[in-house]
Amino acid sequence: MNKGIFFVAIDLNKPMLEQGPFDVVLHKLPGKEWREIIEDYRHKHPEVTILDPPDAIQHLLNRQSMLQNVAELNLSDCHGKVGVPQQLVITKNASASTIPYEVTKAGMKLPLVAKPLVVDGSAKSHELCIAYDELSLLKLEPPLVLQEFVNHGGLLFKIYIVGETIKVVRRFSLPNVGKHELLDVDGLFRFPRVSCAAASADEADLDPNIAEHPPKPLLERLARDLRRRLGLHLFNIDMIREHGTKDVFYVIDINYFPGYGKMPEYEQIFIDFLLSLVKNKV
Ligand SMILES: Nc1ncnc2c1ncn2[C@@H]1O[C@H](COP(=O)(O)OP(=O)(O)OP(=O)(O)O)[C@@H](O)[C@H]1O
Ligand SMILES: O=P(O)(O)O[C@H]1[C@H](OP(=O)(O)O)[C@@H](OP(=O)(O)O)[C@@H](O)[C@@H](O)[C@@H]1OP(=O)(O)O
Ligand SMILES: [Mg+2]
Ligand SMILES: [Mg+2]
Repeated sequence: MNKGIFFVAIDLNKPMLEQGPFDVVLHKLPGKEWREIIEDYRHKHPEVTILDPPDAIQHLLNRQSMLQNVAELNLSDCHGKVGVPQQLVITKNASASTIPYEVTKAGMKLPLVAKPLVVDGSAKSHELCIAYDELSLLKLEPPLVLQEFVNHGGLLFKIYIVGETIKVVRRFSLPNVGKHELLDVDGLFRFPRVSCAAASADEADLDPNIAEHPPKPLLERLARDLRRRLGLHLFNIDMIREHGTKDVFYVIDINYFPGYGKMPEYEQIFIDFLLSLVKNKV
């Protein structure tokens, strides 16, 4: 059914101010130049809803700042606990030879997941690896975030947020690492981009202790608080349940404007969201 929404592609070869009029601007281009164009437009057209403000998006493009808000949340009395794995930032100018010392000093336990510090939309910023032993830490290339690996039974919850709507999907993830693997495996294990490689686990016959969805009230609070703190409407959260627990969760990644095509009912949800933005303005 025609809902009266027209999608118009912004022409990057023409000044933004000569285009439109728009009710809502959706965007996901990286880079300073685009940020300045959007900020300028926002300034001159305060009546237009910009999804989302560039400085708020910027917060998610660094793996250190992206999880800061989660670490500061207080979700007590909320049917569970949500935290962030212990993590350490290795800055650009640090030498890899100092990483084992830094890791020991921070009291972090192996294995560690090494993630490029900046997420800039490139394939490289999604090239992650697991370091099983101290020697392998010497092969890492800063700038990085090192995160403790949390066993989660090989299953991940992707929590899609579109305004006030929450949709959870399950994906296969990395298997648990036990004492045996730690003794037997050494070196660095580079793994492929999970969002492209991992199959949906929604239809699979899974152990309910692992696959049961996180409690709804917990997700609602988490989504609401993060939406407010981050100042964003469109993002998803990768959340895992600590293996062997019922209600201890960790947020390991937050992505701005992810591929919503993989979210069930995305068309209806997105249309309703866009209409609600315009309705709230009148
Ligand atoms: N701390 C952790 N403990 C256990 N597994 C982890 C941890 N961090 C990441 N993983 C695994 O690695 C995968 C990729 O990590 P992450 O989501 O941080 O990378 P990404 O490149 O930002 O992914 P996306 O494509 O979702 O943006 C996760 O989906 C999960 O399977
Ligand atoms: O296209 P996909 O469906 O894989 O979407 C992925 C999206 O890629 P895009 O570049 O195509 O938007 C990624 O963006 P960049 O970090 O690379 O900017 C990131 O947000 C992933 O988390 C998304 O995967 P999802 O979390 O939804 O599984
Ligand atoms: Mg992820
Ligand atoms: Mg990500």
